[in-house]
Amino acid sequence: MERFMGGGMLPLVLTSVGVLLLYRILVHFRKGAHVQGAVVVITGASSGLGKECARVFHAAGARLVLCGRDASRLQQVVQELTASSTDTQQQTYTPSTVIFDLADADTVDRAAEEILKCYGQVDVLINNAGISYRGNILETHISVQRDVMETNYFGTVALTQALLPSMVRRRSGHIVVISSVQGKIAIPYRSAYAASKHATQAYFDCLRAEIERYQIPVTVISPGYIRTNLSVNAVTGDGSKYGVVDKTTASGRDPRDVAQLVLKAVRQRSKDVIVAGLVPNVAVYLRTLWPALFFKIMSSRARKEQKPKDE
Ligand SMILES: NC(=O)C1=CN([C@@H]2O[C@H](COP(=O)(O)OP(=O)(O)OC[C@H]3O[C@@H](n4cnc5c(N)ncnc54)[C@H](OP(=O)(O)O)[C@@H]3O)[C@@H](O)[C@H]2O)C=CC1
Ligand SMILES: CCCCCCCCCCCCCCCC(=O)OCC(=O)COP(=O)(O)O
Repeated sequence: MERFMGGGMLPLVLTSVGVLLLYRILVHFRKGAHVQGAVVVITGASSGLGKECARVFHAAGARLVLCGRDASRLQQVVQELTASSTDTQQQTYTPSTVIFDLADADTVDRAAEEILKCYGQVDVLINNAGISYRGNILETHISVQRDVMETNYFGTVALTQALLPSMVRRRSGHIVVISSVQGKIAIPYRSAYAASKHATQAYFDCLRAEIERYQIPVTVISPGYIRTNLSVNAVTGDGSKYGVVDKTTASGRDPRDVAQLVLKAVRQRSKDVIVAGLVPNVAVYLRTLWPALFFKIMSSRARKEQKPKDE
């Protein structure tokens, strides 16, 4: 045993650590994709993470197509970006905008055509737009479950599929989706949202495997809480707006930092990135490695969160 540990194991362990380190160094210095001049489409660019992605990609010299439902809010973002252009050395471009509702299936194909007309191609599609939900399944109307799915899942899938053929023809492009830690684990009172993000994760994992042969990478980014309007804009079980800034959201990450990580993931053509702290990361592993314990913790959370409403 001693001979085995001393003579055989140590060189093996050292070699493995060395290979791993070398791999990490190579990945770190791998030539990143160019963003300067690239046509980058961002959905949900009127606020929160989408708006910060717009800032970061604009400053990096991307030719942006910003999407959202509210023309005036998007125009405001365009104005802010153009005003900031003087601060940068990089050549920057005035962003274009395309207005459409992801939940309206009839308009998504038309929007994709409009997007393609802006520059004749799409180099990076960042599927960021999304809506969250707060509610108890027993009191949630089935139409709410469908509505959240329409925006977060079917809208995103429809836009991706409408833009994909032009990427495949060029054997070039990059598809990014902003999912959530809740695409990997499901927490109580988020059924519609977590289900839509799990579906998103599955769809884009399939897509990655299917389009790798066309040199089109797929990046799924799964953030933890970010300081945005997500909770304010969340929908409740009866379809009304939740309208509250949750503590978890208020103490979340700065969207500017998350946007920088999105840029890094695009440059490195990363496949799957979790942007969250230790606890959500451990929770993701626990769900796979020790599901019984994970389910116990979730049940206890559900009981605690429900208590004040029941009393
Ligand atoms: N904030 C967080 O804690 C986290 C957020 N995320 C994800 O990040 C993404 C961005 O959300 P965030 O910035 O936080 O939230 P915000 O509510 O600030 O932004 C959401 C964006 O999505 C757009 N949007 C919503 N519904 C639709 C629709 N039907 N059609 C078109 N656009 C729509 C909104 O545009 P408008 O209303 O102007 O049309 C808005 O620009 C989402 O996918 C979210 O799930 C992931 C993990 C954590
Ligand atoms: C170190 C010991 C760890 C033990 C792990 C126990 C499991 C603890 C559960 C942790 C749950 C984390 C949930 C994270 C949820 C999240 O970050 O969601 C991101 C969002 O999409 C936010 O959307 P929301 O609408 O819910 O605000």
